[in-house]
Amino acid sequence: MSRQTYTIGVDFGTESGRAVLVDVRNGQEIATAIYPYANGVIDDKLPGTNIRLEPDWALQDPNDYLDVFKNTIPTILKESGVDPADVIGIGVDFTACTMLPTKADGTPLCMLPEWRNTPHAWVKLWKHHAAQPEANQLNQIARELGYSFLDRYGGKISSEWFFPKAWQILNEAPEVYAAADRLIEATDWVVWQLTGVETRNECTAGYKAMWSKSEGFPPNEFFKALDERMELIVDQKMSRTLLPLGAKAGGLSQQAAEWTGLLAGTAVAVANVDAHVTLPVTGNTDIGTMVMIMGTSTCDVMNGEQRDQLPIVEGMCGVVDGGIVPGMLGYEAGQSGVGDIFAWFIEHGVPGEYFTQAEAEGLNIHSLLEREAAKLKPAESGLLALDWFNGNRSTLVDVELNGLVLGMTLATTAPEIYRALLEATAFGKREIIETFNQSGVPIRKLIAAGGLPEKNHLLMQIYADVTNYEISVIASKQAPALGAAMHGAVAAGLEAGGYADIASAAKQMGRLKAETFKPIPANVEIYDQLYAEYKVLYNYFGRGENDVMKRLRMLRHAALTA
Ligand SMILES: Nc1ncnc2c1ncn2[C@@H]1O[C@H](COP(=O)(O)OP(=O)(O)O)[C@@H](O)[C@H]1O
Ligand SMILES: O=C(CO)[C@H](O)[C@H](O)COP(=O)(O)O
Repeated sequence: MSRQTYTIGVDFGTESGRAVLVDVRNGQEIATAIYPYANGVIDDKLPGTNIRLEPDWALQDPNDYLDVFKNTIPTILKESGVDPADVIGIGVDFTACTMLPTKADGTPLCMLPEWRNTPHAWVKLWKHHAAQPEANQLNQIARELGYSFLDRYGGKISSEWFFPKAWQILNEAPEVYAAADRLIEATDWVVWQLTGVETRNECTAGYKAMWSKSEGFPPNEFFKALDERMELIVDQKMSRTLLPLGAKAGGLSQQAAEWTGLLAGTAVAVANVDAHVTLPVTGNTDIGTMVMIMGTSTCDVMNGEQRDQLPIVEGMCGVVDGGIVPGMLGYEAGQSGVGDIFAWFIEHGVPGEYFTQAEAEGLNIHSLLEREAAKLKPAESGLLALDWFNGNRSTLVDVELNGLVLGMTLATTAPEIYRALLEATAFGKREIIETFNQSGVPIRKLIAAGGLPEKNHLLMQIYADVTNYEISVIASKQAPALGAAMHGAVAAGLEAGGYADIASAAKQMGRLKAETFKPIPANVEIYDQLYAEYKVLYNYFGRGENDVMKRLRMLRHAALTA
């Protein structure tokens, strides 16, 4: 009888890291541990100082990532009683683009005393939105010089991606840029910490750093056109050697073995991204299935067939050959704010009486608002909202757009606004789906994953009604971590008891829940009308007809910096 083997996945989210230990045969999750980052999202002051960050900044502390390994992996090994010798592989996934400057040996600049008080020396989290001027300039120069790579990103590079962030470091802290021997995605950095060897993955290079399998990075002349000092950024601070997803990055180093309790030499998979790693957890890697990873934000990922001419989908985050599964075209789109919008409303917009009621009933505040909002019919509140509280990623690629709630009266209630916000994110999703469908990349199936489908069934029903798709849900509560674990089993390979490729791992280890959310025809009809109104607002405020949101931002910035 063959040996029973296990694999570990570690998912680095926005607020915490989660590790899961999984049975390689069937994907059963044996043990899970969560470690909230001590310094969380740093958007106010640098830790332990009075150094204030400017608006739109979002940093993290790389030491928190190491603490995730040191705390979660020993916990899941202990809880499960699994022999570390039976753990054949480990994979990680991360938010992206989350990037940092390091020395040549991988030491993050912010860990060195001389750089500790310099904001640009820290990790820039995916939702660091302060590099918009650099993104605007990059897009303009690329367009003027006729670079076609913009097409692979739906026409625009977002300020959330790698080069605008790197350029912001150079512009505002040239001394940090000069001291950085390496600029690297955090997902590659944590794999480096596990193996002791720097490797880089094709997924983040493709979606976040303008790389493609056929063309590589844009040429050095392009970077020179942005800023002479950036001409050699790829050769000097990055790497042109990129590894495909599922490949082995290396074996676990002695030091990482000591941190985790695993055996030195355990296979470590090439780094991956939280959204992309989740697709195989659906149980297959079929073309045309869009997987929505719904949490703080939502990422949408989908495999498509190979084509001679890459399709252009407005505002997609990218199309990358092998970006999700080797051999297929991988598409990514997304919404920068989803769960975060509901959290903001609860924190800043819900009267105390609802909290008192929730406490009296032993409910969490979301569940109380969900229950009350579910009593309303579509359109009954008279409200319509724009879901741009954290900017718009797809399809407008503009972090300078803001949220809006229209139609409020003196009779408007908190559950009504809560429902309007849930609906707004569903309309944003429909906009993405329609854009793909109209661009010759049809979406045949919708599957949801992440924290939200578990937490809020009203939200999922609204998504089904607004999009008119039946929505299935991934069975795992820790889908990205399970996806990372699957990649760990592929990195270990067949001979070690793992899998030859991610498609075979998906078949054995991934699955969906039996329950689905089916569109309710009467609701679909009303939401069609509301969506038509949403589109009016979308185009009016989002496509330059009325730039009031941008003018307000400029006035705010001036007021804050006066
Ligand atoms: N019942 C709920 N309904 C809607 N949103 C919720 C609910 N509970 C938590 N949230 C939101 O879900 C988000 C967290 O999602 P989750 O998938 O757990 O984390 P992450 O995105 O960091 O991986 C938070 O923004 C939170 O406000
Ligand atoms: O853009 C991403 C992936 O491509 C980010 O990782 C994502 O938006 C952040 O994820 P989460 O909402 O789960 O924290």
